[in-house]
Amino acid sequence: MEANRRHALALQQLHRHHGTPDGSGIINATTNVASSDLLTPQQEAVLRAVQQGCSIFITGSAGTGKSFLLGHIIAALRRIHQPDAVFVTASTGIAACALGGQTLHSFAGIGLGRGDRDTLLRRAATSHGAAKRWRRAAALVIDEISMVDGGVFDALDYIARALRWQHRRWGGLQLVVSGDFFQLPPIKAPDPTKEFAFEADCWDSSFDLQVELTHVFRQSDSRLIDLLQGIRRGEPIPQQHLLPLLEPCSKGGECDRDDEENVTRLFPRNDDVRRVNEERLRSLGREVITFVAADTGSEPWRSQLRQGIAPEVLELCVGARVMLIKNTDPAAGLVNGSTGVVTGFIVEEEEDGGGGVGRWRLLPRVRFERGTGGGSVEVTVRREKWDVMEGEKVMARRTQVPLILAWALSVHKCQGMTLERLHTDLSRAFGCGMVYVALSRVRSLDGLRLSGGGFDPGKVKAHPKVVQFYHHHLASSGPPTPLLLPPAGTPTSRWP
Ligand SMILES: Nc1ncnc2c1ncn2[C@@H]1O[C@H](COP(=O)(O)OP(=O)(O)OP(=O)(O)O)[C@@H](O)[C@H]1O
Repeated sequence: MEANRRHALALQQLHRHHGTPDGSGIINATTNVASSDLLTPQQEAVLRAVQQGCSIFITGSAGTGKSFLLGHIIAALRRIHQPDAVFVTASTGIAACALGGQTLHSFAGIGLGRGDRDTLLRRAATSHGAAKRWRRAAALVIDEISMVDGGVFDALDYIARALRWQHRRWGGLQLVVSGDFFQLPPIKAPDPTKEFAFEADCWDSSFDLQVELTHVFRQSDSRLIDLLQGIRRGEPIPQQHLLPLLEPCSKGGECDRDDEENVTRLFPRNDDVRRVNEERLRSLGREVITFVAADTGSEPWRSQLRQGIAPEVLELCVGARVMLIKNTDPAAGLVNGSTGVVTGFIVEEEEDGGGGVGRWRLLPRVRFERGTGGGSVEVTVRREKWDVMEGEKVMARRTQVPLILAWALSVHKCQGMTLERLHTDLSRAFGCGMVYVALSRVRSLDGLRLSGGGFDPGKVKAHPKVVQFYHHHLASSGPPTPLLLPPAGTPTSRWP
């Protein structure tokens, strides 16, 4: 009851701030819109708010349809603004790919996002494409916000104001941000007081409304949903609840080869990901072609190249499952995170960059599945460059074929995915949110296989600041019914 009352109050608040398109002054959460009748009333209300120009933060546990709703929101934003003024981004390449967008860092032109806000502003301002994007943008969508730290979030607001010559929040951009802070945190936040985006100085003022979606779509078994909710909040789980559910997933012999072929392997640590991918490559029994990165520059910058995503040595063969690690052709849907299979190799003369005769190189042909729109496309994957910059100067550069093997993935790469079948070993899980992200990918326990000793409740962790953040917003009692939350900075007395 309490939650429903707050929902109604929040909708009234929304109406007071933004009016309604038909002038009736009524925003009805249950109104049906022909183009979006698959949405729940709560998702529908959020879409309406966006259509009215609100900047919104959408949160909710894994599988509550945040990305699904973003798909509807993006379509709506493209009808409201010029389609090329709506920029769709996510903190990871795979999540960006699923939405047909690009990574937030590549949109913003901030490289790896290291440095203070003026350094990042200079980087964005001197990257011709980025400055143009910032000025052209009318709306910016950011998915998987949990992996963006507060320092970067503040810097982006600063860059938006500076490059768009407008002092208003985000330089007047309409902002739609989505994510669940109980999922993976940023990899390394330089400022411990701004570990999470919600700790950014500009967080409260960035949104008209913050919304929590509460209906879980990905799973239908209520016992599994309850278990995942407990794991999400890092609560101790009684063994009598856990064992009957997860024990069957840990049993059973090795899957046969045909079965394994179609199951994504997930690991917390990259060395396990590498080991499994190498084993799978060798098991194909085909000739392996090695691509060695060409690195230039001096230390200490050169060693930073090794921390980047592009591998120093890339081994491929026909049949290898691969993932693209650069936006090579966004218009054709070939973006960071696209997955495919190597179909062959061709010899091609590569330009030397100065108009002269280049070298002959062997390059892979890959058939990529297309995330949006379906179908597949076969292309030659040419070498790309990764730079370590100091200001505007390139200090070191790696040139490599922009692919990695993708039979096994890290938990970090899979955030945002829905997987029908998953084989994971969480014995080496670390940090907050990792067990939750891995387990919440599957639709049902039938699709889950746990190896490495089964499930260890000791690995379940939620960050106290995140618990606090959600507690602050959901402080009042009452069941988790559909709820629209007021802006974080709104005095609680206005939201009884
Ligand atoms: N209104 C809806 N009707 C039917 N299915 C829905 C609806 N909303 C979401 N779904 C489905 O639920 C599943 C999970 O949705 P989605 O991936 O958008 O969740 P999410 O909240 O983004 O999850 P995560 O936090 O793990 O990224 C998807 O298969 C999606 O198609």
